[in-house]
Amino acid sequence: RKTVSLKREGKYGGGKEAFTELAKEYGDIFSIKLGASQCLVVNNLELIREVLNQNGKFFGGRPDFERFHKLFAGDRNNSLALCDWSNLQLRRRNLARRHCGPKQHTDNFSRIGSVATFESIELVQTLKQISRSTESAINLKPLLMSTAMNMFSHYMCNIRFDDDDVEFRKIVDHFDEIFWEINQGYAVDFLPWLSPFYKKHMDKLSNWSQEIRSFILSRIVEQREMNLDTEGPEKDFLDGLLRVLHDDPTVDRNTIIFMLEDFLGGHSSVGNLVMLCLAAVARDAEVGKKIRSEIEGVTKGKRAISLLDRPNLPYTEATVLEVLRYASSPIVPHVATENAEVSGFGVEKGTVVFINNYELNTSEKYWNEPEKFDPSRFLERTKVRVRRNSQCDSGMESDGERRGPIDKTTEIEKEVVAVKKNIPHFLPFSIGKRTCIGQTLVTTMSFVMFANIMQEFDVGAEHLEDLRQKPACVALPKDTFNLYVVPRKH
Ligand code: HEM
Repeated sequence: RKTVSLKREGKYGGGKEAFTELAKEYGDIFSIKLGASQCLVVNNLELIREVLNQNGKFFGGRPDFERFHKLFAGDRNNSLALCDWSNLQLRRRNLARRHCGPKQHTDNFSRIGSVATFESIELVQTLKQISRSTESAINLKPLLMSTAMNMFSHYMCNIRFDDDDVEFRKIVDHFDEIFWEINQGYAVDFLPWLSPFYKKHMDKLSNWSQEIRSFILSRIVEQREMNLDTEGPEKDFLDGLLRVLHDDPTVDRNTIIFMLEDFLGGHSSVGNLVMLCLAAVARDAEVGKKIRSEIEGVTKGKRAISLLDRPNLPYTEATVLEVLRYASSPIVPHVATENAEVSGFGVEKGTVVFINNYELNTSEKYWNEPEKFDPSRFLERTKVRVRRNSQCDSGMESDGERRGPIDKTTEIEKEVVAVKKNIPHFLPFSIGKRTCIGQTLVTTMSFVMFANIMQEFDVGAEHLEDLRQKPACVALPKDTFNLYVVPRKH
């Protein structure tokens, strides 16, 4: 296995881009030393699966990202994504999965859909109002971010906030700034001796997170705690969390508050993802045309789009997946908790193992023309059996009376276009014991928001070059490009 020196390569401090470049150069698996950490970078499907399948036993740890400690009151176990594997983590994941990763056809899944449509309708109305007062391109991102936050708080805590609530907007901005930060993958994350140079910056992050926490406590949690109903079915995720706190004296209140904060914070990924989808449409008019004609065929422009429409809008769903493909991270970090092996190579306990999803998603080994933005790569034609009701004339009955038409149900085979399920090399949310718990929320809510905007507006931009998607990053800076959002006539 090759050992690569970032210093020699001149790639120190280059963040995530360094990993994507190195993978192209050094192939399937190589080692690097980052500060005191020995790291292994894994860039090939078989090896990635080998690591993730051993997640439970050997690779369930996370590196110690000092830079983020302050955000979690100094205790990394308070973070769901950055903590090591433990029984507490297993319990937290199970509780979160029930609410935030529900299976299709459950009540929680359909509630995600109805909340997402409700909030999308609110957004469409706001955008229509704005477009009546200006013909210029608008700063759309903050509106998407507050819509996403309302989707999350409405679904998880049965509470939503007005757009003119200044405190709410400030918190949504803070979340967005932090989301941008954690997506950068700075050298300081592995080289703590660089921290003094980042002090001002870290203090800013810490202040933002304290303001977020006091908002969540005062505007969401405390009211519910006063009226907590411990009987009957759980109303929502917040109910589930507070009941654990009520019933189990070993659970710390901070654990619960940080968990809620982590999950509410997930809204930033949805807002950013939808913004990237709209940028893709503004870049490529053909993509927009296909989405609109698909939507028009389903709703005829007469109603809002719901989650139930998703199977009939495969190209629209595929556009979200195509954006995700290009946005996947090259540095999903795991840590070997025991001495282990990958592909016969020894991996010492404590080694950081980076799963390079970006390489997986952009390699010619797995995709045709990977550089091209082409949602149709996620589509396939499949045959389905459908029941068809047809009326047919019963003709003359034996008693000589004519009874008129009767209903007959027949089954026919029909060819439909659908989104490909389970592409083995497409793992944007990873697999295994530490797989993303928010994937259902992301894929459902971003689809509903994106589709409803597309149904109601033409989207464009003045400077197309501003819209180029930065590789391997789902985050956009808080202040980013403006877009034209022009109401469509149905
Ligand atoms: C574009 C959106 C998102 C993408 C691409 C994404 C992707 C990922 C990936 C690749 C991992 C690491 C899995 C591993 O270590 O093998 C992860 C972990 C995680 N994600 Fe997401 N995620 C997204 C949004 C969300 C949202 C909205 C939430 C919550 C509401 C969420 C919650 C989590 C949590 C809690 C973990 C840590 C799980 C653990 O370590 O046990 N994610 N995500």
